[in-house]
Amino acid sequence: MSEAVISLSNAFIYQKENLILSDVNFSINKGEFVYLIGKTGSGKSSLLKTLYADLWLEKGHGKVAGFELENIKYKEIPFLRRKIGIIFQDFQLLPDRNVLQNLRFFMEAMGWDDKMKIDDRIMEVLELVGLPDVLKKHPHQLSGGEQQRIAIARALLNHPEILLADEPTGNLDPEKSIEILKLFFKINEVSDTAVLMATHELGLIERFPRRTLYCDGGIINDLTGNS
Ligand SMILES: Nc1ncnc2c1ncn2[C@@H]1O[C@H](COP(=O)(O)OP(=O)(O)OP(=O)(O)O)[C@@H](O)[C@H]1O
Repeated sequence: MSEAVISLSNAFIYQKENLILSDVNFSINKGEFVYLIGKTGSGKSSLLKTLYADLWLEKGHGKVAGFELENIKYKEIPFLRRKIGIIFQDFQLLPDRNVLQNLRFFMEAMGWDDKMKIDDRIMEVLELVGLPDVLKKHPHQLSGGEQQRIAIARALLNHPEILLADEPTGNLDPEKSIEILKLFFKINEVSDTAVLMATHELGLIERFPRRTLYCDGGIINDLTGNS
């Protein structure tokens, strides 16, 4: 039986008092890959923020990695985030630390305290993203595509059930965008991590079709008909 790692039912998503998305209903199963598309300002980021509890779910029901969004307590939010890897357009690496320090810092913040396990896991994720040799480099010494691979490696450190990616290829040229998308497909396959990826790049979706959610006019439609 398929197991939902994200489900929203009758959910209403607000930015302050402004209603952004109405009556949202969909679920995403363990190991699924799903695109989230829609014009600028249509609510893609607001939806993702709701899923990682950066926006409060004001109305309706939501469940992510076992946490009920409408009932989540403030002190539980870090535990929800440990089950989700979040990736942004602008990488968000710490500029004054090298790759190893960036990844160690993140793991320590997540509560890992065994130095050997930390470094073993760092090497595993760097292998997975194809960059095992950049430990000593600072972000500014890496290309945009490489920085995004490090950000993806960071998102994977804690063995997340779900990756949420908000325009992860938005700062990359078309060739690098395809490489990053293929990396998401690989992660999705090898680790059975569900991926929800917001993107503007319809060309990518045409070339690599997958289930697609479409934000438009304040609602979300599942273009593939699964919900
Ligand atoms: N912090 C905020 N406070 C108030 N309104 C906001 C805030 N962030 C976004 N909005 C509004 O919410 C709506 C949806 O924005 P959102 O960023 O979710 O769209 P998006 O589809 O992700 O857009 P883009 O593709 O440009 O990132 C927009 O009208 C935006 O102006």
